[in-house]
Amino acid sequence: MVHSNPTVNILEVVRVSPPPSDSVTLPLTFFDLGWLKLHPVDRLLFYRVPELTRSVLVSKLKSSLSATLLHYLPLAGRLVWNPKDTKPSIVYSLDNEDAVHVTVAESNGDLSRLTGDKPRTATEFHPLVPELPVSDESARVLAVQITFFPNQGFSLGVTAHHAVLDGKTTAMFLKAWAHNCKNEQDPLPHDLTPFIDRTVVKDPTGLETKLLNRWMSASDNKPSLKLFPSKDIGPEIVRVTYRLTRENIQTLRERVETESRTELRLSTFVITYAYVITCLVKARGGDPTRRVCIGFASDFRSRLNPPLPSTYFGNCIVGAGDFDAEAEPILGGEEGKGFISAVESLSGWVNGLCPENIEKNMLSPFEAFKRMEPGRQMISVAGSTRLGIYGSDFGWGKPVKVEIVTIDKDMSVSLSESGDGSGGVEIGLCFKKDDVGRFGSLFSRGLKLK
Ligand SMILES: CC(C)(COP(=O)(O)OP(=O)(O)OC[C@H]1O[C@@H](n2cnc3c(N)ncnc32)[C@H](O)[C@@H]1OP(=O)(O)O)[C@@H](O)C(=O)NCCC(=O)NCCSC(=O)CC(=O)O
Repeated sequence: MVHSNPTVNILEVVRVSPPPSDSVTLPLTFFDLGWLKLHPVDRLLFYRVPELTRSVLVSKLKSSLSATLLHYLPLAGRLVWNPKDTKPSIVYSLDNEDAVHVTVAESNGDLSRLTGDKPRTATEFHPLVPELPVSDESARVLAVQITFFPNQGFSLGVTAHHAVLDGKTTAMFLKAWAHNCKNEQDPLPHDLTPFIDRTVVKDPTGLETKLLNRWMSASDNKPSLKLFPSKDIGPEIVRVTYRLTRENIQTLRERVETESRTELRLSTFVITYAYVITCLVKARGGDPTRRVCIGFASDFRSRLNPPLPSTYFGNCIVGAGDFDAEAEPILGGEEGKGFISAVESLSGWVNGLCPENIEKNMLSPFEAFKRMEPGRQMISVAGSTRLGIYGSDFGWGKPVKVEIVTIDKDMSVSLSESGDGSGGVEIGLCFKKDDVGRFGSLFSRGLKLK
């Protein structure tokens, strides 16, 4: 089935609320505040279930969502920043009729093509994810879209406010929802039950106030939840999936072990991200003295002292990397050496993650983004190689494909463990159509080097 102009028809927007429960107010922590004005993260999970009917799909997803929200009450609420309050809070209240807005839609698009790896027009994915309304004083926390593809399956679009959910919290929520949909009466397992308590996050240096001051000065000293404006995505931008198999990763790892004299952290994440960085920097080419901004988020739940529970609800991520990395060591020298250099940098950044650097890492973007020249190459990561999103089985099998739609807004790299459980990694990238070939040939050539 091929449609040249697939359409997505919105059939209804329904409000799904948890069973009646007490109100919840959760103040944001400094971990959340770091992401206050960044765009939400839009994820799409595609499922192939040709025999499924729309009514069964929608009714099962709605009832299991309601049951799951009982454990994840803040997700049914709103982020609120009253001008009289020093900081925003997440508020869920029965009186406000808070609920998750669920858009139900139908598409005549071709699920196989959308879930393929080849270049697909980035804007084709936008009608499959819902928007989150945001004003100065209030923002929705989570929105969901169920899009039915008749005789093919469905997609689940999830838009998550970044000041409320990090990758770990979103993954945990999706797996909890899937568990409730698949197993109906079974209690939620401990590892999917969120730990909702903000008192465990300590702020000995007043980082929260420092972040609030910076956000206030970015909005004329008025409290505002408005997000940074997002870039418009034109029809020339395409989305492509690349893959590294477990064997590819092992070959790359062995190459580093042979060529580098230093003890390095050669995890799947370091090898994969270093490889992608190398191909991106080489594909861009240009002046070797240029600087590149390279970043990634790290989960601090287990890095704090004492650690937070692995099920802690909210953000517990901190950015790391280098705003001013030199392109030269990656671009220059013998073929293959650029990759070794990227591994050395990344390995150092990951090994250097520690609680003492949280404040520096969270405050430095404010100054760095002011001083960087326009057009600097920016490389960052969305998702990660261990979130296990492919484990979200709602009773109709695992997703056939997962995409992070919002990588087209900031040209970040989405990473995920491969859906087939084989130990490989899926890499999502968005490019101008004309740049796909250059990146693709660097990506495949680097894997053949001896
Ligand atoms: C900083 C890191 C990326 C660095 O990754 P590394 O892989 O080097 O480090 P690591 O400690 O996770 O794992 C290193 C090695 O330890 C072992 N190891 C660690 N954890 C394991 C586990 N749970 N099960 C099995 N093995 C494990 C593995 O051998 C692994 O190598 P091997 O891998 O070879 O087996 C990571 O520590 C981290 O914080 N990941 C989470 C990042 C995150 O939450 N991102 C989402 C940001 S929010 C976002 O972007 C928005 C959104 O997603 O919604």
